[in-house]
Amino acid sequence: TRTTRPQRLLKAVQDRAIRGNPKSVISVIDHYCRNQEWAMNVGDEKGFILDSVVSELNPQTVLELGTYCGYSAVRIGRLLHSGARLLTLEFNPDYAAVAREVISWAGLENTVQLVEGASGDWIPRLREHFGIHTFDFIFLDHWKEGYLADIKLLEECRLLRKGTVLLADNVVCPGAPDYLEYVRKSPLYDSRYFKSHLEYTKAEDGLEKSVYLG
Ligand SMILES: Cc1ccc(Cc2cc(O)c(O)c(C(=O)NC/C=C/[C@H]3O[C@@H](n4cnc5c(N)ncnc54)[C@H](O)[C@@H]3O)c2)cc1
Ligand SMILES: [Mg+2]
Repeated sequence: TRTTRPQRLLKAVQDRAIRGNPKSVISVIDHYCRNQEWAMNVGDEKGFILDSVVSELNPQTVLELGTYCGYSAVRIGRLLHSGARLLTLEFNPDYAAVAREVISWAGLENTVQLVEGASGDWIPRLREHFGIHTFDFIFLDHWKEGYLADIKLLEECRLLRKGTVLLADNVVCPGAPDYLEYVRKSPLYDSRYFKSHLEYTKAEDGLEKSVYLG
């Protein structure tokens, strides 16, 4: 049977990237998706904005919603200092299997932990299961209609603290209008839009950075 898009992306990583070198895993995926087969990774242009937010914050505890092939988990994980941890949630077992391989090929298996399952099921259990108190940084890149429910769930579960930064991909394309309205109107957040482009294309897209004021 035919391979899947994520499996073909993984093969490109295994064939072309240097093992243990996150930078080469990232550049191989970007080159492959730009020149051979598009995939919904945050990509190099929005990835540069993601890098600057993470580097400035230097977070110890990070949550990612929607691992897909692990591109942004590698992008974030490579910037974390020793002792810092990224938990990434992915409910599609096929994508999770590919992402584990990509994360391992980048040599980040001790920094990035992939948890298989739905954000709605796992968010209420992160404290008791992983001993997480609050998150410093959260990257939202899963189904866009799930962004709003999950930020509210994170509030309810008290997993945000004064200064927690949430960064949401695709707030223009495909778009997350209800999420945008919420973070921009709520007095709980200081929100700002970073204009960019949909990965590997000329279409407009952007990231919304929201700081929880607690
Ligand atoms: C019309 C149109 C189509 C596509 C695009 C292009 C485009 C560009 C982009 O950067 C995009 O991020 C997307 C996009 O749709 N992303 C959805 C990404 C989901 C991943 O997350 C997983 N997941 C989804 N819900 C959950 C959940 N609750 N708990 C755990 N994992 C979840 C899935 O299993 C996938 O691994 C699309 C632009 C416009
Ligand atoms: Mg995205």
